[in-house]
Amino acid sequence: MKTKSVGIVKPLAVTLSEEIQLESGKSIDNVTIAYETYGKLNKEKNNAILVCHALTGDAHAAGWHEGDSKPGWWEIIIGPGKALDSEKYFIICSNVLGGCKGTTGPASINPETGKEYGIDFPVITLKDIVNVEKKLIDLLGIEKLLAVIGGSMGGMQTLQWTLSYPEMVKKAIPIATTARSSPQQIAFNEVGRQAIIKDPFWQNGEYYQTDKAPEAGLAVARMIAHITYLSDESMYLKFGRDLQDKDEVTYDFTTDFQVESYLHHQGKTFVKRFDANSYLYITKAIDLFDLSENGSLIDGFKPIKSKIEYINVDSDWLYTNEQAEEILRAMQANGIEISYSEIKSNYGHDAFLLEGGQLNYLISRFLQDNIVEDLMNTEVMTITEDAKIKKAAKIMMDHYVTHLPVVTEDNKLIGIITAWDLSKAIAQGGEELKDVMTEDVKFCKKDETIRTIAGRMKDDDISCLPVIDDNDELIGVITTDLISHLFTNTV
Ligand SMILES: CC(=O)SCCNC(=O)CCNC(=O)[C@H](O)C(C)(C)COP(=O)(O)OP(=O)(O)OC[C@H]1O[C@@H](n2cnc3c(N)ncnc32)[C@H](O)[C@@H]1OP(=O)(O)O
Ligand SMILES: N[C@@H](CCO)C(=O)O
Repeated sequence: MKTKSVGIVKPLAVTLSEEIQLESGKSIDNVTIAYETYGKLNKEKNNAILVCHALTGDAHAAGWHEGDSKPGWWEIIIGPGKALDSEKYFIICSNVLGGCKGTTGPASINPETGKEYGIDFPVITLKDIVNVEKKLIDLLGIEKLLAVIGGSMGGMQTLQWTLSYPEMVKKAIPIATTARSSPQQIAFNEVGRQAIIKDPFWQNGEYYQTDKAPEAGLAVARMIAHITYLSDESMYLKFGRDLQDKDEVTYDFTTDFQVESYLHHQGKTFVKRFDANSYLYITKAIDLFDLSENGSLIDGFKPIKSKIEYINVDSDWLYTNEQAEEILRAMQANGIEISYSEIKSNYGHDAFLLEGGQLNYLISRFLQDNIVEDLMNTEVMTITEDAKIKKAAKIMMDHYVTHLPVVTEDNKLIGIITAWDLSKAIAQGGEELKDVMTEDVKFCKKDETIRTIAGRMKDDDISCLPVIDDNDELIGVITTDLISHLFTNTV
């Protein structure tokens, strides 16, 4: 299928009528949320996907604003025919609390003073950011999100969603992220903050009414951060040790190397689009991010109910493979259904903004991954263990089934009988069902993915799995026939 863009999109905004209570104990009133949506919310309201942006992103994730020269920041995966297919899903992206792209932040007017908040803006956390996003989702009339997805700080919000609102998130896709900021990550952010704070134009955050802003400090903050978003290899490939606009070094402090010029460019363009105070607040929120419970991620992850596709980038040295593995282990220890994929890229951390092919493949595979409940047959013929083999054979013939789950009077699964068991029994002259039924019956749960159970069925060489609920009661069956229909219908 040819992929397209969502086209021209309109920025939207809503102002909350209620005060937001923050993790710090403070509160904030009159919060405006800037957001965009792509696609349509369906009648059942079960196709909504929330996209969470990274540190310096915004609500404009896809499509074009009138007069734009560049599309939204995740155009590579959002749009008709892409992983976040706007013809199937209703996609929402909002600017974070504390941001500077339409949602209330330090540059907004403090209703109490009539002046910009500056550093009177309260310190916020990722939990606060997610609570504000939840208000938007409520206002849109959505009770359950099909998925939450995001890279970097967007991945932190994604993980926070699965903990703050476990019942509301069916699937979660955290990418190139962490469950708690490491000392090294905090250290890089602190260098950036100090560059801003030490800029004489910062003036304790009160620069909005002056004609100067701490641009030099913010540019240095971006330069140091940007280094962490790339890999050493990508820097070699982009610049090597090539000189910028000169044939030989000049033994002074003008720009010698291309990489220096590139970083200056990144710093210079960044200050045109970002507010220094927002940078302080959002990096602080990232530093405070820690989903562990008394240091244990296993304890911290206990409330999670979502299915997770965790995507890591092999060359990301900011959010490392070790952190990803720690998350994976802690989720597995909690029995959370998690699949783990690694993007192969030399881009480094920012690969989550660039590797369209791999992202589209991994995300669409996960979103389309049906669960047993989507496919199982709930009108199941069953038999009790005191029945005779003849009765089982008659049920199988009349209803064209080859497997009969054996249940107790109160519908608890205790075995299974197959057409093969019956032929054996008849050949051996047996009459009692309990003599031939399989008691060590394999089963599955309704929220397991088809991918997982198909693997188990192949390994165990079985073609029918009874589906049971948490009380061991039979609620359906899933068969290889039903699964193969899935593939013939989607190809
Ligand atoms: C996540 C979100 O939510 S949105 C926020 C994400 N967006 C950003 O972070 C924007 C800034 N970041 C970037 O540009 C990131 O590197 C990416 C990942 C988005 C883009 O990566 P790439 O496509 O590989 O671009 P690259 O890093 O090579 O930068 C290209 C820019 O550097 C400039 N450049 C390249 N070499 C040099 C040089 N020697 N001297 C000066 N400038 C240079 C290019 O002219 C280009 O400028 P432009 O962006 O103003 O057009
Ligand atoms: N380059 C992205 C990723 C940061 O993690 C940004 O600036 O938001």
